[in-house]
Amino acid sequence: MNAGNALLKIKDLNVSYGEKPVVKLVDMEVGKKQIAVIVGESGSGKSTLLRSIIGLLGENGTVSSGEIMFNERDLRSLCHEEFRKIRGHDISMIFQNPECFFDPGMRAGKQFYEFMKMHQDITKTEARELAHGLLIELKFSDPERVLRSYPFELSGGMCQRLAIAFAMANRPKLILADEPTSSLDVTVQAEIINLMLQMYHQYDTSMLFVTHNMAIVAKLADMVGVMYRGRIVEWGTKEEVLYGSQHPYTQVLLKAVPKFKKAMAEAAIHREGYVKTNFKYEALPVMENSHEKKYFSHTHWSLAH
Ligand SMILES: Nc1ncnc2c1ncn2[C@@H]1O[C@H](COP(=O)(O)OP(=O)(O)OP(=O)(O)O)[C@@H](O)[C@H]1O
Repeated sequence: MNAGNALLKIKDLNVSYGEKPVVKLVDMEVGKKQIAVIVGESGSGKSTLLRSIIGLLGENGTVSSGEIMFNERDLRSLCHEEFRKIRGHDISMIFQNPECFFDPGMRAGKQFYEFMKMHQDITKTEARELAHGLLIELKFSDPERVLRSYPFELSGGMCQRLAIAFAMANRPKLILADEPTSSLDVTVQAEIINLMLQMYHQYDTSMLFVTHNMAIVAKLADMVGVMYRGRIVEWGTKEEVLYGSQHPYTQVLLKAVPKFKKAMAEAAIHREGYVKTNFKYEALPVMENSHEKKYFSHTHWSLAH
């Protein structure tokens, strides 16, 4: 990849919790208008890598060394206030459990207004109109009812769609998504992925996804990183990593995917087809096998058979 085209460029990144190193010497890039997907076993440091980018490591987490360059700015050099301005504006994050993102005691519409106020001078009416438009784009049939609701009155899938609306509201340059579908019912997962892909096409937002779901890799990824014990052991285009993998862990990973080539071919058609024909990715059957369970604690498969 042309270095000049990198939106996010991470170099020699080391992250620890207390004394325990969790992310080790990670190098990676996400280009402009690119979707990068990171896969890897549970506990390999994927979420920690995402959280270190957006400065949400928690009290005992520290970036001990390395560079995190975003739009040619070193995120490590930002003070708390500068980071607050970037978070939710230039970089948004979508979490595994959307419920955690929201204040349970505040209606969705008010939360949206409070969120927008952190980043721009906006009236309640303007925020309401913006939220309404986004919820229509995100296929809510009754946006006003959603905006009047408390988060607990919405289903998991609705909460995640609402979280996507918040994430997209400021037209961020980069979305970080930490297993955004794994807590959702399998019938809703495909819908969420489709909506994220729609947002990507509509707003040219780069995305960095963490997932256990290889169907998501097949469908979304331009670039794939395989993480193993804190290190990115393989990094390249989807085709390079999936068809020309070098690292034994990646090969084990792919052996657990007997129908991967078919899924890849279909996903390519789906991704292209989305733009041309507004193709809808159907809810697909879940396949789980013993290999997969061995290497991933909570893997879901939703491949076309
Ligand atoms: N706040 C924390 N304090 C201490 N250790 C932590 C903390 N968060 C995560 N860890 C540990 O860091 C390691 C990496 O965790 P992380 O959540 O980044 O992995 P992951 O690859 O995202 O896993 P999963 O796929 O299960 O979500 C694990 O050993 C985990 O127990």
